[in-house]
Amino acid sequence: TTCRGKLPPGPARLPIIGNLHNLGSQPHRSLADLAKIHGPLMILKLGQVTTIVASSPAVAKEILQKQDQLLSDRQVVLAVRALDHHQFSAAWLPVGSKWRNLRKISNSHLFATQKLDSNEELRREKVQELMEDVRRNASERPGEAVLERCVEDDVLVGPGGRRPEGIQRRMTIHFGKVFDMFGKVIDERLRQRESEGYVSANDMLDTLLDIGADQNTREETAMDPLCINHLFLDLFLAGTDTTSSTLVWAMAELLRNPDVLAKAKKELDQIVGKGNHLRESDIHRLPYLQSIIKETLRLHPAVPLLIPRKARADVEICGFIVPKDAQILVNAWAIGRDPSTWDDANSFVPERFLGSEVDAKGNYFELIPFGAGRRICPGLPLATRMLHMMLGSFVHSFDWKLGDEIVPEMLDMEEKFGISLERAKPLFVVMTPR
Ligand code: HEM
Repeated sequence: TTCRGKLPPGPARLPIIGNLHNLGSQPHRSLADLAKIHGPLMILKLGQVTTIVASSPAVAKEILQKQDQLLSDRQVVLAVRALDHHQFSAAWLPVGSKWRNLRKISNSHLFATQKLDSNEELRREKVQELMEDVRRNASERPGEAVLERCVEDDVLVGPGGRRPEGIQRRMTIHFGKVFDMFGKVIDERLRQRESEGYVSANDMLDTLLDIGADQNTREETAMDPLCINHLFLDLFLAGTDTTSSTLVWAMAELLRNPDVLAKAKKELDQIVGKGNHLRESDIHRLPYLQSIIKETLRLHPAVPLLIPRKARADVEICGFIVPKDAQILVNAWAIGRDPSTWDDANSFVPERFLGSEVDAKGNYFELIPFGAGRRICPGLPLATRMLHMMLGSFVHSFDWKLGDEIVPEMLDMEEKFGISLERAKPLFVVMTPR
């Protein structure tokens, strides 16, 4: 073609800062807008860093699958380098033996189906503890947040500032600080060990073994302590905010779409049964709950631009050259909202996934919240189980009500771009045991 050998198109640049001024506080949105003008493969200069941005399923597939041999290293940002993280971390190491070893441990010892099945009970216990906590709080300790709010806006406060009847039995959870299950399990285990002295790298590996691996792992992997330390940190960092912010987005969407919430509740009543606890083995019989999680990941991918990659050499993509050492961003957020792929792209419609074969596991490039290819999120199997269990259990165990924004249509859905894509405003939910 005529464009063979050319660099991709992109917006005009300013001296020194290049296109940094184009990004703003919501880079995933700004880049999606730029892609509407310049196309699904564009080039920018972010300060000194040549950056390629992919914004369509076809281009994402080229980068993450077809040409992944040369495009799977990471662009190491300065903050990571300063912490020496790039030498040890599964997320920042280039593709090579160290990285491969860490991935092998994750895939075969921590997140393999059989391993996850074998410690399902541990997670179920944790989810039940969480439900019990909320239930107990609902009856013993009135939610402080809801009371504060009530006093503030004077809606639910009776004459003389007295609390109206019934408020005692409700509980508000400040989901901005949501208790993420994975984090909670690790935290608890480590605290037990800490009380016995200090936490060593081997303690950390033991902790990982407790939650996901079997006893042979240490011998089989023969990891050095520094590596173990980093793997642990990596998983903790990568797994907590992402999972909890996804859960919060799912809850916000259900509160905004009461019909969807009602349908999910009905499905759980039919399949799991009132009064029974949800189990991971139930998930495959809950297609509507699954669709809700997919729809949440489509509209609110926790890592909207994936983790930046770096070109090992010049690579031709769709007739353009991606130059060696360029940073590569894949805009999973833009891809999830692209109207040429999705009908009514900005609406939360889980029904679109019923009877569809599309999953979020890196097989369908129109839905890649976990990335795809060799650097796909290794925590995907754990994250999916936890999301279904937590969301499903909350729906099954409680009736929900918005704590402050009274009408669902008024619920603020503004995003805050950061380590993970979070809600800008915390979500306040009033939970009443069913
Ligand atoms: C909803 C939850 C989660 C989302 C949306 C998510 C998303 C992602 C994404 C987009 C990437 C980059 C993939 C790429 O470059 O193609 C990634 C990498 C990674 N994730 Fe997750 N993640 C989640 C949960 C977890 C959990 C629970 C863990 C571990 C317990 C985890 C561990 C990691 C690690 C270690 C990497 C780096 C992999 C590598 O570079 O080889 N993530 N994740």
